[in-house]
Amino acid sequence: MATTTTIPRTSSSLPGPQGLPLLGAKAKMLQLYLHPVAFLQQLYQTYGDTVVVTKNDPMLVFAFGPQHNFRLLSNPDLFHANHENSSKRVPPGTALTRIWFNNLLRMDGVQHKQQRRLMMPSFHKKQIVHYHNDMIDQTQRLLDRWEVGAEFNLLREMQRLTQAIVVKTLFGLDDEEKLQRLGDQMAKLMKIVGLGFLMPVNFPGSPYRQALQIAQTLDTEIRAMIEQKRAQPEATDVLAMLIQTHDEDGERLSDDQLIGHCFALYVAGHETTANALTWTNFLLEQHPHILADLLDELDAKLHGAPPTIEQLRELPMLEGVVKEGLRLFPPAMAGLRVATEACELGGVELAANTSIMYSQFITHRIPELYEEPNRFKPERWLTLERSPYEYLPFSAGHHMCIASSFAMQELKIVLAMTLQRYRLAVRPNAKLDLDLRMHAKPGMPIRVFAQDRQFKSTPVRGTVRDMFVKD
Ligand code: HEM
Repeated sequence: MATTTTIPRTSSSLPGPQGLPLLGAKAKMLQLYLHPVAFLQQLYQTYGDTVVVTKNDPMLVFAFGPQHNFRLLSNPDLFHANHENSSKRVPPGTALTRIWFNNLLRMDGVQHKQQRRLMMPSFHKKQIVHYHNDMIDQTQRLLDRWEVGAEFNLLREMQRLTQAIVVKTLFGLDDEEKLQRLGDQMAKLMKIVGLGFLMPVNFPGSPYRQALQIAQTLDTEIRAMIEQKRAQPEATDVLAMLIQTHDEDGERLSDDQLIGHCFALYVAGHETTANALTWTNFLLEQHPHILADLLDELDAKLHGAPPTIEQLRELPMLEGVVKEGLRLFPPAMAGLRVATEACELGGVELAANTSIMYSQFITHRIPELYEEPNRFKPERWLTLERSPYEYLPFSAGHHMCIASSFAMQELKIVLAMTLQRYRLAVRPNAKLDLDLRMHAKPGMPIRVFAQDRQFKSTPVRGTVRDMFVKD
């Protein structure tokens, strides 16, 4: 691992691709967008653990490795998760603003702390037991739809499933049609909102107008559900829990806050999980002996049935497979923090408002932390222990994923049920790349077989080949 010096460095000796013409920095950011893995690796290998990508207004720095992760993620007053003016471009008072900015990911400081404390009970280990049956039911529905011999994009199927799970556990809806409609509306809003914020012009057909309309519909629907749930004290879904929760002073979440949090849970909760399921299934397909061992464990314990809550704790191989999948293909490959005042990091002087990127992907492949870092070795987790700053698929510190236990439960249930019933084979010679959001590009083409244990790994092409070493 690269080392840091304790003498603050001035701009003439900054470690990074400085000295390029102005466009050079922008070109670098484009590279991050187009070839995220190669770009992060090249920065780390060339410049070490502190890399200055742009040095002027605003400064952008990449900070790699557990020491930097610790400093960035355990000092929430010095390093915020958001730029102060990130919501200023959007006109206030619309349903879109209420839905988009009322959530933990957009908050810092006292407000974040207070809201997070109110949300924590809904994701406590004791509470997520209530979501277990929903996860099983939705998975069963999906697996019943699959036909042996069919070919499809596994990423798309996993997105459908995780969307259904998150909407069902959030709102507890029995009306399947409404569940699907709500999920689709949220997905559509996600798709166009970026363009809408880029050009907030309200004319017929513009992305901004569409985003306003969808946000208004969602606002109305969720507000109506909040009213209904207030009359159902026995409900155990996430929204019902969030409505009931209050702190020691009797402070509760307002309706606007409830709506914002629901939408953020949807956004944060399904793409990440879908990517993790897609890549873990892929890694298992590429490592037949590991898949065989995992199936032995599942068969011995579950005999073809979905896992109970107790059984989920007694499947060490499944736990190792999930953790190792999240290590090699972390659904959030990098995260951002912003310095609230001038400070020093890794020997570099940072100006106030500097953006700093840390990376789960790079940390998870440091050889001093992980022997043979590019190998898929689930068994390492039988004995290996790592600190929250050395293994951080869910990030660490104040903004750490509030639903990490929920996600782990979901990943294990879906994998256990899928693998016992089906064998998934990747299309031979498929070209697989991945983007900054860790999506399999252009998708994960697979063929479904009944689980016949005829495991063999399929040759694939694309940049994914550089992501791991096969035996
Ligand atoms: C494999 C699945 C998941 C991964 C890898 C993941 C990863 C993360 C990461 C890295 C963060 C921190 C972001 C930051 O520091 O800026 C985060 C935050 C968050 N995640 Fe997850 N997540 C997953 C699943 C979920 C699910 C299923 C939900 C909800 C049902 C969820 C809800 C949230 C929320 C609300 C936050 C914001 C926490 C805060 O800012 O205090 N996540 N997640």
